[in-house]
Amino acid sequence: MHLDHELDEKFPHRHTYSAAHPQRPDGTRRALRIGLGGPVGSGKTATVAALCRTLRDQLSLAVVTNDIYTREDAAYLLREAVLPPERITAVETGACPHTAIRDDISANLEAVEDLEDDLASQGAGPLDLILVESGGDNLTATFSKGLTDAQIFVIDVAGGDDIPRKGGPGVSTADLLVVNKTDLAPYVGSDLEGMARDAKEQRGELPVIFQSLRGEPGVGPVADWVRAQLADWTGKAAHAA
Ligand SMILES: Nc1nc2c(ncn2[C@@H]2O[C@H](COP(=O)(O)OP(=O)(O)OP(=O)(O)O)[C@@H](O)[C@H]2O)c(=O)[nH]1
Repeated sequence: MHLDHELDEKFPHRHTYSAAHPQRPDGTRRALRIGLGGPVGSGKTATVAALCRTLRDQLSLAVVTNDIYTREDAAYLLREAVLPPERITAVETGACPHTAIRDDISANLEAVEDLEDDLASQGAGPLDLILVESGGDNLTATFSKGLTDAQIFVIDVAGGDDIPRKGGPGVSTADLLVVNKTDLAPYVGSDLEGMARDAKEQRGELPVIFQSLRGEPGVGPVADWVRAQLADWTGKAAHAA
């Protein structure tokens, strides 16, 4: 989560209410935008789906997915009916996934703003939360602060228990690091305690959550983190009013 003064530095003025301010031009609060990034297959879509199922009865939320050449992730979320179809949008990046979330974020900004405007014009009221899922990428992929307010980096225990040690901007600077698929640790011989130690070394006080979507604790702790971000955001928007 970024501080008030940091909002002023956010890219860009091209879009009327990008991430520059917590309010829309009409004075209503815009949705909190949380990005989910991480290596291919680490469980980003599964985490987004689980978050939607957990939060959809309490919050008004929507999802933007990014795929390189397809709309597979959005198609999965639609098939699983985690949200009504009008709340799910796909961006086809057509290039390295990190380009669309970090360097040229215009397609994603448009998708986010269109979702907010369309849902508002359909009388669905203001959105609380938009989850932006990046395409699977390497350890350097991070979201532009002009696109998202906070970011979650999802890695998994099967991808190698040395990933937290290797660091990189996703692991070391994301607002939340999720180490997913802990249920697989015994099968792939991952050392969870070592991963926790390495993550702490890289991240200092930034939070890390170990997660398994195949059993306990499920997405609950990540959902709690998202709720806390939203509470913080809502307070900030009220302050700016
Ligand atoms: N065992 C286990 N499998 C999981 C868990 N979370 C996700 N998976 C599985 O891991 C595979 C990849 O998950 P996805 O959510 O598609 O991963 P992704 O990061 O969105 O993948 P890309 O979009 O291709 O980068 C799927 O088969 C999921 O069912 C988990 O906690 N435990």
